Amino acid sequence: MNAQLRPGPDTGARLQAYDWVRIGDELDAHGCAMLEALLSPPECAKLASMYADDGRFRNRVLMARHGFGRGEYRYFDYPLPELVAGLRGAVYPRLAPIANRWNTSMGLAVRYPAAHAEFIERCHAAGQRRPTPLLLQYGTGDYNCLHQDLYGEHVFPLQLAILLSEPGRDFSGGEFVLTEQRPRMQSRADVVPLRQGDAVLFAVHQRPVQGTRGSYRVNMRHGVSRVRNGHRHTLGIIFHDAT
Ligand SMILES: O=C(O)CCC(=O)C(=O)O
Ligand SMILES: [Fe+2]
Repeated sequence: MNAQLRPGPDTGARLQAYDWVRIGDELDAHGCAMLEALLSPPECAKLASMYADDGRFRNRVLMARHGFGRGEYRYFDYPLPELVAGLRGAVYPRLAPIANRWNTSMGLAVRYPAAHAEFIERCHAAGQRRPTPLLLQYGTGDYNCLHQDLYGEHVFPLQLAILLSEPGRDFSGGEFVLTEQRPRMQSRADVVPLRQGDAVLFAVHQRPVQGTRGSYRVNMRHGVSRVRNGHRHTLGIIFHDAT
């Protein structure tokens, strides 16, 4: 396996502690599922402190310049930090069967291989070679507009975000928001009550919903409400690479 993608020592074991049947059911029902306490407070602090380490990133995006909101983020460069690479490689195989099931329901022909390294080879062969795991940093007044993290033809339909700061202590406001747009219906919002170290798995773009006459596709977006006070950091793990 590519050294950049090798799972870290304990990421696989850590994921075993979660009930993946429940997670699959929640993803099917709501398009999102929480993994509480995926990272410890020291791991969160260490990841958040990496934000200032220029050598680890391939770029820096000031969200206001692009109309994405207010705040900033940086995409990691390869090789990813061990914990980030470990999570990306270990979470993916849990999600690939769900992604395949979703595509079957939505009538989409794409199927995802069992191992992340194989999916990344597909991305790289199509010119999507730039890593997409990112750190986001928000201060007072910052927010992240509703969006979808699509970076090319190849899209893995689920992604992971981990809150690295503690609400109530480090910041207030700044809720993780998901919206769902069903055909011919008004949009619905969901707020995920993350604490420091909690992760949320969610649909990147579309997900199937079972209706009375078969399943239909709904369009999902995610974002962050305005940070009322303080500082908030997030780690985002997207499974496809970017052009
Ligand atoms: O800061 C957040 O919670 C949202 C992060 C995000 O947009 C992402 O991980 O793709
Ligand atoms: Fe995002």
